[in-house]
Amino acid sequence: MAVIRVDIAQRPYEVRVGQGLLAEIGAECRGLLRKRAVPVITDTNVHAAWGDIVEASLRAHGHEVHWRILPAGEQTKSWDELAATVNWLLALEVERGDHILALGGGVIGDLTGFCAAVLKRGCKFIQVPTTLLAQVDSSVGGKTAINTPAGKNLVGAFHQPSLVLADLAALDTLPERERLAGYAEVVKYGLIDDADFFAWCEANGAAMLAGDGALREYAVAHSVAAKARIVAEDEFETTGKRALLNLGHTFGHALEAETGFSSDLLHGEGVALGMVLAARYSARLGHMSTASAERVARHIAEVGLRAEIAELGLTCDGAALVRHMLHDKKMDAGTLPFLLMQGIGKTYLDKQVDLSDVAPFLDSELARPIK
Ligand SMILES: NC(=O)c1ccc[n+]([C@@H]2O[C@H](COP(=O)([O-])OP(=O)(O)OC[C@H]3O[C@@H](n4cnc5c(N)ncnc54)[C@H](O)[C@@H]3O)[C@@H](O)[C@H]2O)c1
Ligand SMILES: O=C(O)C(=O)C[C@@H](O)[C@H](O)[C@H](O)COP(=O)(O)O
Ligand SMILES: [Zn+2]
Repeated sequence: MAVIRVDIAQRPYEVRVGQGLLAEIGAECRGLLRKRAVPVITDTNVHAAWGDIVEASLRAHGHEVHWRILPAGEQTKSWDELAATVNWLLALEVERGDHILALGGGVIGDLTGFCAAVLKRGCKFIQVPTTLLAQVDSSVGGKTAINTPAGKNLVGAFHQPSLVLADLAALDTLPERERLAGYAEVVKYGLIDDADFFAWCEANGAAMLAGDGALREYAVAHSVAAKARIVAEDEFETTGKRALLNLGHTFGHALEAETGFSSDLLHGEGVALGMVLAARYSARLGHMSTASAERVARHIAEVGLRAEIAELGLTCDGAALVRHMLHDKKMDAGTLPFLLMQGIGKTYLDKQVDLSDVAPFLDSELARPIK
């Protein structure tokens, strides 16, 4: 098992990455669960695949489980589910010192974390991520949120978990499309500041996705360590350091909004496309070579992710995508700082981007022939 510490000032915590943690969840949570009854929030798919195993382990350690099983999918990160889930937790008389378990992907983690942040002005929670995306990214760092009709993650809070338990065995039941979507956030760490890791992804990404256990553990632990380092430096995204984790997200969130947060485009798929766009836009501005930008696109495509926005079949133009971007949380006094690249592993926050130049760039990408 790999153990990575997230060294934030107030309350450092561990991310444990290993095989079989779900079957041992009762033991892994020892000392944190104060009451016999434990609220576990999950979704229908995760409950079907892992509910019995989790419940058996918690029971073996003297706990009964109160399940809240939500619909699977992005639509669950909503005001309605937030309100209903908070009311459910209140009815269970959850106290500030109690832990809620978030068993699932980023949707369950983001929603549960936000419930924990607002319940009685903050109670505790444990992230038990079951998707690749949640293991390498969303379960770590304390960003919690719901979506609103105006856009992605627009209502939320920074609220750190007490513990993260990432069971690599959970990835065995994850559909291939979801594994691929999560892989986009793995590649992101290479592109941000670790060219060697990007090269590792090129060499090993396909085998890791196909199920090689040692490669999986390396990819997850390396990604978590990268995220933990950045979060420890800039927990609340105030210095610009944490914003690096948003590489590909300004484009990606706009594409998610344009596709109605539907299953037509998963978050990770949007990030993959967004990183290709960020690379190509960096090349267009002359900050990065076209060869390097196309190296990014090639790797995204060769693992099986879409690398061309033309593949989405959108009917909108670039200006419509830019309008979504105006809701980006990085907006500052009317300007939108952009994550751009000076090369692979050299991402930086550019405050000089002229949004009126982004729309025609996107128009040309929307019209780019699909190979
Ligand atoms: N808080 C953060 O820092 C952060 C970071 C990245 C992404 N996110 C958010 O995370 C969300 C995406 O998360 P996601 O990709 O995990 O999606 P998700 O939570 O929707 O899970 C993907 C799908 O896989 C199913 N599933 C999950 N685990 C499974 C398993 N082990 N076996 C079988 N099926 C399983 C789910 O039911 C769902 O259908 C987005 O809302 C995104 O905004 C947040
Ligand atoms: O942890 C972060 O910081 C991230 O930006 C990670 C992203 O992968 C994640 O999708 C995050 O939720 C996006 O943040 P947002 O602030 O743009 O909503
Ligand atoms: Zn993301």
